[in-house]
Amino acid sequence: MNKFKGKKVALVGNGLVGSSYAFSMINQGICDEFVIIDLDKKKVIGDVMDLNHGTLYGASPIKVKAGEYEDCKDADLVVICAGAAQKPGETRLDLVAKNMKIFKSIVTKVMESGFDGIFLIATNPVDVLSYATMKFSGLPKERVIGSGTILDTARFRYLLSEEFNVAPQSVHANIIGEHGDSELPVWSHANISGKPLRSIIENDESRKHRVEEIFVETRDAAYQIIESKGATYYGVAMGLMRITKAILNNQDVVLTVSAYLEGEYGNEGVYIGVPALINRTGIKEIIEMPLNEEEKSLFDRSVLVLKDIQAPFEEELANK
Ligand SMILES: NC(=O)C1=CN([C@@H]2O[C@H](COP(=O)(O)OP(=O)(O)OC[C@H]3O[C@@H](n4cnc5c(N)ncnc54)[C@H](O)[C@@H]3O)[C@@H](O)[C@H]2O)C=CC1
Ligand SMILES: CC(=O)C(=O)O
Repeated sequence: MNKFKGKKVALVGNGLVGSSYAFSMINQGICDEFVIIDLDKKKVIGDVMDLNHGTLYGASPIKVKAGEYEDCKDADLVVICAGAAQKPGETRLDLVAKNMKIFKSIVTKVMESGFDGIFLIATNPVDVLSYATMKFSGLPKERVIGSGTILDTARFRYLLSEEFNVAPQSVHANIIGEHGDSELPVWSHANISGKPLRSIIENDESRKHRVEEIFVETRDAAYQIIESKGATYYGVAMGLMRITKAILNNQDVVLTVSAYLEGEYGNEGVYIGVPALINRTGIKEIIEMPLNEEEKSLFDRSVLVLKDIQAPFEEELANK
């Protein structure tokens, strides 16, 4: 895995999400080399010039290059943001057939380069496409990570921080499950500056109502942003950058990402948003939070939603 060179990241998909991620990467100087691959080579050339011009003012030197799939060979991380995005009114799950085809072609080409690093997936539906990437690549589950509910968790913590007047860093609360309509908040573990959220709102009906609204606003934020400006990209780009930092800097940090769950969910499991310890090996450990009965049942429902969506593709994925 690229032991003798600096840290190298290859981005496949230089649209709104991919190029926002590229911008946040050069700002933070997390890798030494950043390669961009996209069907639209003309835009890649323009972005590579523009980004390189900004590197002088980034956190540390970083070389940005236009690339081809061969460049993935010695990459530590390949980040995929390629594919169709939701149009107003579409759900993430509506994108599955189109993006599954695109992924088969992209992941196959990345693997043909000799790539032996970690995949990070953002394209929607991100949980199903992370599962497909594990199958198409044949890499161990620890080395395929989906952005999962990292963005939803950030949205949730931001909205709670506004309600309780504390920094989002002092709000500890997770959204888990599908990155999509069946996701859920883990109220039973949520705490605001060290105090359990449940005890804060216990005798306060209006606050109780407000935190429920906050979850709905979190879950539906993407629809609202898409309605307003056509796409969402800065938030997820920051989430992807955070996961990248955790991997490349071997941080052993817990983030809510899409990770592979098997076991009680049958022979074929699902990728789904859960807290996981991330370091240079990828997903080092999935953190099992004891859920209450209601949360467990909502989580199980979310697993079933994802299993239903991936079911028509199981045969193709098994025989790949
Ligand atoms: N996981 C998350 O939290 C989020 C995920 N997304 C998802 O990210 C994906 C990308 O969204 P946007 O950047 O807004 O879309 P976009 O349309 O701006 O960019 C997509 C890019 O993929 C490229 N592309 C398409 N097929 C390709 C192929 N076979 N090989 C290489 N490049 C290819 C296109 O040329 C384009 O540059 C969507 O699926 C969207 O739903 C968006 C926001 C948040
Ligand atoms: C588009 C999308 O998945 C999001 O912003 O959450």
